[in-house]
Amino acid sequence: MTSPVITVTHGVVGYDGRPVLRDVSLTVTAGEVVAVLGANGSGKSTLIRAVLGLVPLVSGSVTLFDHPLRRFRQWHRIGYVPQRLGAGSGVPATVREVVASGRLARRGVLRPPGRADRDAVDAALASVGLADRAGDPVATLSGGQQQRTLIARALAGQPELLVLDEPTAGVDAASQEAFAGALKDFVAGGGTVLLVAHELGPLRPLISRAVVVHAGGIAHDGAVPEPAGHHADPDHDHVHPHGPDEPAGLWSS
Ligand SMILES: Nc1ncnc2c1ncn2[C@@H]1O[C@H](COP(=O)(O)OP(=O)(O)OP(=O)(O)O)[C@@H](O)[C@H]1O
Repeated sequence: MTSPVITVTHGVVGYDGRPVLRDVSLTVTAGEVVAVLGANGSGKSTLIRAVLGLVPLVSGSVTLFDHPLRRFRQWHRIGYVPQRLGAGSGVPATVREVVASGRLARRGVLRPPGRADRDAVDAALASVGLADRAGDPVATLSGGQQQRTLIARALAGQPELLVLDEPTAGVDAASQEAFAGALKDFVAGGGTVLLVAHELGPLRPLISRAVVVHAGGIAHDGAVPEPAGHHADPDHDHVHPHGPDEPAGLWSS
């Protein structure tokens, strides 16, 4: 279980000529569950977007499953849940339809869904605890349930790597627990996870490594830091209240 899934080597990433990540190197190997932590605006989302080729590197390199990013074509091996999509709000799709769209990269748009597609969608819905809501319009679900729908959509593609940007931010406790259960199953099946999180909550026991982004680099790469101060409060509901000037400790967010 040591094959590299993600390798970032001396990555430099910025927007409009302003560097956000100045020199980042990171390796994620098969079976790891790596949490990316750091203050607001430190560049956590930028890091995972660069890993997926959604923002270009100014310099340095990224490889995915041992392929240089620019030559990587096996996107069905990766499931991505971006930050706060507001899944389906205003879209009259059902939960099942949104989750089924996660199969498209695997089956192609032109081939009708088959048994394997339906089974994968059913399994993904069950794993996030939404089987009973499959026929409901996503717009009628709570924010946490909509987030779970997006996670099920990523799982339905049966990826080897899941990349998640703040999957539990502002999500109700039941949805957090459901998500932790789904992630546990995914990891037990050999999956690899890279996720951005402010609060690990019920995910904490699943995290094998924490990477803290600070001042354009990686300030810590290793054990999950202990939550500090009010972050240790299990009821602490963190939805980005801090300004960018707050001093960054290992767990500041
Ligand atoms: N598309 C963009 N264009 C220009 N600047 C951007 C863009 N996306 C992010 N930034 C800036 O880059 C910096 C890092 O943003 P990023 O979203 O990666 O941080 P983050 O650590 O994920 O923050 P948060 O915890 O608030 O989600 C911030 O200063 C942000 O304003």
